[in-house]
Amino acid sequence: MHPRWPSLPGTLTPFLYPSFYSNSPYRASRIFLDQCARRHESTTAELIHQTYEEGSHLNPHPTDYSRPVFTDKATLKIHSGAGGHGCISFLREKFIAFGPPNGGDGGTGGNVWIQAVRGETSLHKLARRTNIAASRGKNGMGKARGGERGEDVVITVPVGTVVREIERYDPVAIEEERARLEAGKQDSDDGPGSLKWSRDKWVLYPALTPRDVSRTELPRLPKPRKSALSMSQVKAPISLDLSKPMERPLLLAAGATGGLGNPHFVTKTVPRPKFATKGESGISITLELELKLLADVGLVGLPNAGKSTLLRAMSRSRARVGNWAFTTLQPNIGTVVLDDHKGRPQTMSSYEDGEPRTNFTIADIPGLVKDAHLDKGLGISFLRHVERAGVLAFVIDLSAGDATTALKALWKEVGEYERMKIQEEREDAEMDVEWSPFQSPEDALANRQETIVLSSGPSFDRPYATQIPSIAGKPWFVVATKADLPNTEENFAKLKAYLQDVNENREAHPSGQVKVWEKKVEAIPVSAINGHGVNRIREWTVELLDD
Ligand SMILES: Nc1nc2c(ncn2[C@@H]2O[C@H](COP(=O)(O)OP(=O)(O)OP(=O)(O)O)[C@@H](O)[C@H]2O)c(=O)[nH]1
Ligand SMILES: [Mg+2]
Repeated sequence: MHPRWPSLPGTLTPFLYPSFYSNSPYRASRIFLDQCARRHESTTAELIHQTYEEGSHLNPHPTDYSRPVFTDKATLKIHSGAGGHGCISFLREKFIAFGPPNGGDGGTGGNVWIQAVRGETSLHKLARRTNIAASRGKNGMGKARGGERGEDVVITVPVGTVVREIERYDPVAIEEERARLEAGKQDSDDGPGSLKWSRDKWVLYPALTPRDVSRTELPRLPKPRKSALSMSQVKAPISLDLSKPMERPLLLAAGATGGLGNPHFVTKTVPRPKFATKGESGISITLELELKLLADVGLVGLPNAGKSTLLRAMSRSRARVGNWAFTTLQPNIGTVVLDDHKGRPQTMSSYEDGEPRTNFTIADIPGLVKDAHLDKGLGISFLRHVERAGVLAFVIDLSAGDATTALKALWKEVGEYERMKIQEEREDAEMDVEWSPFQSPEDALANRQETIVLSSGPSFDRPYATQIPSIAGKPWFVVATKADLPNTEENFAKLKAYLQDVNENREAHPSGQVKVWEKKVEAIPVSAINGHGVNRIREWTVELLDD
């Protein structure tokens, strides 16, 4: 196996263009790497133009890759468990030949829950399953023993999954609706007992003869019941945006209640009822899951810029690398491990909730082409992934023309996409409209605009509603790759100068937007194919993620 960071001497050093190297603007979080870097500094100058090994982990043959298992969409049908049937049974003891009824109630069916967890990175496991069903409650038994509850199912999804409901079949809700309508028609021919003949809802005593069956007077069917848990079910239609890891799962479909045992139907005239009710049927919901947040870092770049090679250099990924555009057609996710695989951290880092970060993920996505926001190339499907990555790394090939122009072109596509997306979401989402009319005639005369504030997104009622993301507000930096190639230094110098201007507000932000991330933007020169400079990306990313 190839080492994660190839052990060429000097690989841990900032060496490519040492004069451009600047120190971190934030706190210094590196411990171990810096020391190594210093140790190797003296040997670096000669190693700048290291030739790379053919067929190595970083310069593989195009046929040497693993097929990505990543899936970002899945359609699922979930079924909550049906209730168990009620039991028909009678007490029988010595000297009590015809005892009172003692059939137990049926058990409640299993529930279906959903939980977003850290550690999952793809929906591929769910995409293989079309149906997910919780188990049925057990039937009630004699001696007044209730049936056992059905087993629950928890669907675990990666953080960043969006869940939408497509279709729902809820028999109890349909039954309730029907009962409500029938109650309206008071003078109907059937009278109040109309429901009593729905024989399929009853369990009859097995020893009854067909004659007995036809003679049995069934009482009015009890009202359909919902399990107590159904109160905490997510409101229909389901629309969730699970953008944070959840401590507890969320209830999607509560199990149906069990049937009633025969003691429930004892009356003066029928002291020994030979019938019980069946359990309710469970709910079936068809859901569409879509994973938007792929990774902590999204690699944004033109085709053939060297994104997949960079991913290979930073993780153990085996993404396909080839010297042509659109080598990558599906996203690849790589995990960058931040400890030495023995639990000892190499870089101190933690999530917002204080939990130590042991790794972060990078998404290598297909190359971006002009007019991608109009769905050209792999267009929208690509941009959807950019939308939610925590940090954006713009990968720019220093050997392919002016780096500043390439950076601006990338930002333009991303910015256009965002504008389009916000427009669409505005139209779709349920809006809260806040309108403040003119306060005084002077206001009206001065023709000051009346303010209308539109907001969608999470509210108290819908805490998991979709949020409108802002791409320009994300932390970003530039990875200037292929720095090992000759005559790239000048290109890098120009890029660096441009970013300096952006940092000092002499140039507009390349996205063309106003509300942008305002911290210092760094350009990091790397030679991914040699593994040079990639540690710097790692440190920089961790700082941005922690910030
Ligand atoms: N000299 C040099 N070549 C590189 C470097 N990084 C990548 N390459 C080469 O550039 C070519 C494209 O690399 P990929 O990693 O496949 O590029 P990509 O951005 O993933 O391309 P698409 O998936 O097609 O968008 C390959 O032939 C790599 O060997 C580098 O740092 N230096
Ligand atoms: Mg690629």
